[in-house]
Amino acid sequence: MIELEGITKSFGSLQVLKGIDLTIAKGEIVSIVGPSGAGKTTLLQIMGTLDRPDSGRVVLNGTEVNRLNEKALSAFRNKEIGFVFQFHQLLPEFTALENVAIPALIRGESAGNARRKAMEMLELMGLQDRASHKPAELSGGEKQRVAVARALVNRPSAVLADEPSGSLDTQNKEELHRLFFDLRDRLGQTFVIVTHDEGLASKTDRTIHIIDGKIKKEEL
Ligand SMILES: Nc1ncnc2c1ncn2[C@@H]1O[C@H](COP(=O)(O)OP(=O)(O)OP(=O)(O)O)[C@@H](O)[C@H]1O
Repeated sequence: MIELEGITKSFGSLQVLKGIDLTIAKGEIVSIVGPSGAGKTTLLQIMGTLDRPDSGRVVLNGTEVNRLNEKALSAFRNKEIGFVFQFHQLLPEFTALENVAIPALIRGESAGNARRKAMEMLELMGLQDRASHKPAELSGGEKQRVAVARALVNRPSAVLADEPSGSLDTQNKEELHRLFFDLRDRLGQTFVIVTHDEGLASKTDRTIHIIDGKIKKEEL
């Protein structure tokens, strides 16, 4: 599903990633942890094709992404990868339903189909009653669940989440974490989650520790 081979990345003279090899299977929930500045976000952005490595290979769902040109890459990204960020990044002037429908519209779905799929996703999140609300009229937890619905609307191969519960209180945080596992059980959805939350990391199938630009080897 996700294969990274020999990924390196520097910003100026700072080498952030020093050779990352990682394979993630379909339906796996993997957490990425490590100290601040370790390169977790950089790794997630490279995995999600938002940034390019200096060297190494990224293969997503059988496609070697380095080979795609910019146009093909953005279509590929819109279809194959869903993103959830710490701050929901919903568009304030659009309703919850419209926000969720946007990736489907970008993909070329008709307006009717995009709305229908968006509504299905909102129902899956238990948010059907909030479909016509704008982000300012939603609670923090609801906004983050709308962001998850938006990430899922094109049924991507993987959802990549960067500190998804970092701005939520304990109750909303736990609800969001439960939702990830529920979506994996119901849809077979793959998740890669960068987190500082030890509770979440301990529940995931696998925890990847990034230390000094490399994956820390698990003690046997
Ligand atoms: N676009 C950029 N230009 C220059 N330096 C960058 C850039 N992006 C990240 N960095 C640097 O690379 C290092 C790794 O950043 P990254 O955001 O990947 O860390 P992180 O492990 O996600 O940290 P945190 O837990 O604090 O979010 C940091 O030292 C950061 O300042």
